Amino acid sequence: MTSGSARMKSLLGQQKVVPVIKIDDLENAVPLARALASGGLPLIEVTLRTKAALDCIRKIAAEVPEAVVGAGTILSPSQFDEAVSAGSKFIVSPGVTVSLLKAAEGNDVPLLPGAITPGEIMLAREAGLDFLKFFPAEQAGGADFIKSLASPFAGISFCPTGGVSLANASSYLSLPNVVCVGGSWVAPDKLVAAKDWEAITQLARDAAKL
Ligand SMILES: O=C(O)C(=O)C[C@H](O)[C@H](O)COP(=O)(O)O
Repeated sequence: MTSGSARMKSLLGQQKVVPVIKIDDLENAVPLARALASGGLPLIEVTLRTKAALDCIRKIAAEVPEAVVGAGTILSPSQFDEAVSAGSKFIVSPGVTVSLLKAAEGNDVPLLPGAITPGEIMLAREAGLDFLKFFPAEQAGGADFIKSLASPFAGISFCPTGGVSLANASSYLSLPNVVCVGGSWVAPDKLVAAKDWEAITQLARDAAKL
């Protein structure tokens, strides 16, 4: 196992559900991270889908010591570098490219790239990665698809994300080649906009019990 994979294992191995969050408003970053951490989900992925995302990561890294903040929706090496500079502890990408694998090579901050097809999985595997995102999980074939990847790709563990919810998370988590799941259901846009941190902590508590 490479050092990057070992670091990813120690991060993902701690938590069955990784909240995938989108923050439009910088002032919501710290209370949202605190709400999730206090519900038992300290490891969070902030997607780079908003203008505020990098500042949100910076603020959470500086002000919420109990959280472990990573960056999601990383599409390019320059975004990888920006997210690392902002204080991300891990980097998530919806897919895998050669340039992203190069950016991650030798970096202390590990990459979780998305891979669905055998070819994509083999590309990531050749770069020494054992932990992969599987996105969009439900739409791409769900738990049955991931199950069928187990024998050709022994040693590869997935974090299915996309269409995962409290209702179907267990079907993924019961597979031996699934380490955790990712999902936005624990921090719905509506509750974030309403600053309903208690409701988000409750959703996190329910997810943390899985
Ligand atoms: O932005 C990224 O990097 C993505 O890969 C997409 C997210 O992981 C999904 O949008 C989360 O899926 P839902 O839980 O169905 O909302």
